[in-house]
Amino acid sequence: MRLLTHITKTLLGAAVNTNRLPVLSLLSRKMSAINYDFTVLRVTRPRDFVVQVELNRPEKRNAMNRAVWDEMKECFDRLSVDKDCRAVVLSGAGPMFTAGIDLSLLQELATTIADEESDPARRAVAGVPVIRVLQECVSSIEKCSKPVIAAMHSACVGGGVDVSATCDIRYCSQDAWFQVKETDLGIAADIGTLQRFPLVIGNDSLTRELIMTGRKFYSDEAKSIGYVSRVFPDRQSLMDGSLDLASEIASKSPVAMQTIKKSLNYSRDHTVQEGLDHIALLNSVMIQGEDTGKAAMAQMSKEKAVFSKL
Ligand SMILES: CC/C=C\C=C\CC(=O)SCCNC(=O)CCNC(=O)[C@H](O)C(C)(C)COP(=O)(O)OP(=O)(O)OC[C@H]1O[C@@H](n2cnc3c(N)ncnc32)[C@H](O)[C@@H]1OP(=O)(O)O
Repeated sequence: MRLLTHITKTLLGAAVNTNRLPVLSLLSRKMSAINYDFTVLRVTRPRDFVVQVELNRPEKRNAMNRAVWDEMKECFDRLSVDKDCRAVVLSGAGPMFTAGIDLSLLQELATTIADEESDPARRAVAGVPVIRVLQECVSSIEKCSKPVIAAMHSACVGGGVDVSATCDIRYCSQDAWFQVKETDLGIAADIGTLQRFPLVIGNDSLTRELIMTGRKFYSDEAKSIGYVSRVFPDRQSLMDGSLDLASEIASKSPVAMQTIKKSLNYSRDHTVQEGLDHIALLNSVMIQGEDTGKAAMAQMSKEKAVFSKL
């Protein structure tokens, strides 16, 4: 435990600890009190119930340094319990979505692990939680109860693929390209790409080809293999389309939406029967809520249902 605390503090830093809220107080506060005042993420509310999270280190091509990782986890943990958020759009400020992990952080992590102990076995044991901390940052997107749409323009490199593969829906602009760059840096991707990318594209041979070669693939191929579901002509139409999609999702019952995300993720990782058992249990509770009646009434009267905050 001491080691983990040490690693979290020293490797991921205390960049956002000034606005960190204890988890319980976060849950009990009015959600307008949730603080999204970060240093390398820009968080805005462009539409009703829609939150846009922008990676915001444009001068460094949104390379993910320790502050980005740390703030990403904080941000998605907070969005998960934010009653004023029903859908999230994740994008990059400046010339591209992201250039992946900040190479100086990568070097720092490798050196820290190597310096930790003199014995290789002890160094290896010390290395595991370092990688786990970064895995948790990426997984915070999957664990966030709200659907997350990745809106990607230009480059999506290395860690960007780990992050986007974790999102619920991926859109990109025509100029987008993707690269599992870790391969060229002499490492196996270790924070999600190897686990999630094959599930997203459903093609084992192509997964291995793209990851084992580190070959760039462009928007049209990304669409044809199912990595993204839509390609837009330019960045502006990408952002408009992504926000429109987020608005549509946000207009639906938040009870239904959070249950859908939970069930899809659970079912992806379990057998069909386990997935069916899981949703039967969830819906035996959720179907008792007010949203089902409201939605049915709205369908019949051809009016728009307005759902209360969840
Ligand atoms: C435990 C391990 C966990 C996670 C591991 C993740 C692995 C990865 O993410 S691997 C991928 C790492 N990324 C890269 O190798 C990309 C390196 N960058 C580039 O190839 C290019 O910069 C580019 C993305 C193609 C963009 O090119 P361009 O538009 O021409 O910009 P530049 O002039 O090259 O860069 C501008 C500015 O940004 C800095 N920068 C770019 N990428 C990174 C990066 N990954 N890390 C740190 N800094 C980066 C670059 O140094 C320039 O900075 P200046 O101060 O202006 O020199």
